[in-house]
Amino acid sequence: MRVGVLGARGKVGSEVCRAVEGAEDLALVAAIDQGDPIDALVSEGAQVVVDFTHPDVVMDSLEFCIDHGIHAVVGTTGFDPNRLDVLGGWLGSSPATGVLIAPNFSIGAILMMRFAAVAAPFYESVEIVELHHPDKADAPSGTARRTAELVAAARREAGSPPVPDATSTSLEGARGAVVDGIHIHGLRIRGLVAHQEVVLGGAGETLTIRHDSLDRVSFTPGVLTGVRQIADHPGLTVGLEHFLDL
Ligand SMILES: NC(=O)C1=CN([C@@H]2O[C@H](COP(=O)(O)OP(=O)(O)OC[C@H]3O[C@@H](n4cnc5c(N)ncnc54)[C@H](OP(=O)(O)O)[C@@H]3O)[C@@H](O)[C@H]2O)C=CC1
Ligand SMILES: O=C(O)C1=N[C@H](C(=O)O)C[C@H](O)C1
Repeated sequence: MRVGVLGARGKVGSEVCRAVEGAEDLALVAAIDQGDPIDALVSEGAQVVVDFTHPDVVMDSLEFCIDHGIHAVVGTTGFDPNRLDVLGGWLGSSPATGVLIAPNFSIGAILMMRFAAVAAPFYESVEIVELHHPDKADAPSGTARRTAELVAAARREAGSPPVPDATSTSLEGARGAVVDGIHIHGLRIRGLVAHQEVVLGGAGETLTIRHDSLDRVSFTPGVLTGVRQIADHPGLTVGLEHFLDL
């Protein structure tokens, strides 16, 4: 499989390049970063592209890849329902092409999201705290947004009432951002990589589900799983869990 990487000199992209180069069944044919021509993906015959760039540029890159029938495995964040709709439209004109949008590629984070969704209907309260390095562009994190969506969906399905909150006066931001009725709080701390807690509470007890990515190598096995499977999953997939036996 011939692989191109966008964001190849970035914190995660550089780890992905190392992982692709270390895999016997994969060849790194284009390592592209800011200022490099994206056409190299075509001239070097990339079959799959991995994107770890920036929310501001990822849509243009994906339009190029889909137009050229190159499958994409995307870690870059910033995907709201509107962007996913646009991608779905582009993929409609290139039905054999696959795009995987994965808010988090680490297996621990995927399990954390699943565990949170399982637990959420059993508790009155649930809130999310995401903690990241201060160079991160987006808040809340893509993982936190996705966790909130999954938790909210699980509660809706179970007929759970809205989470309780008597706050009637507050400074703006004091209760965090709200996604699908779930509060998300973001910390940006030098020294951290990527961390999240889902805090649930009911009568006389709390449950905290925490995941820590201590090193960006935590993302690369999931990225390689995506690269190896994306050609068999045409269309749009959101979440690596759909490629795992979960
Ligand atoms: N899904 C997941 O599991 C994970 C997702 N992420 C997400 O991935 C993204 C990147 O994170 P991270 O590696 O920490 O960020 P970095 O800033 O370290 O890396 C991004 C790289 O992309 C480059 N870049 C910017 N624009 C382009 C472009 N048009 N074409 C090619 N390269 C470009 C940047 O160059 P320059 O610095 O010069 O702008 C930089 O080298 C973020 O959205 C982050 O949230 C991160 C970790 C895990
Ligand atoms: O920017 C990061 O670092 C990360 N971004 C992703 C996110 O926004 O969820 C994944 C992980 O949290 C690291």
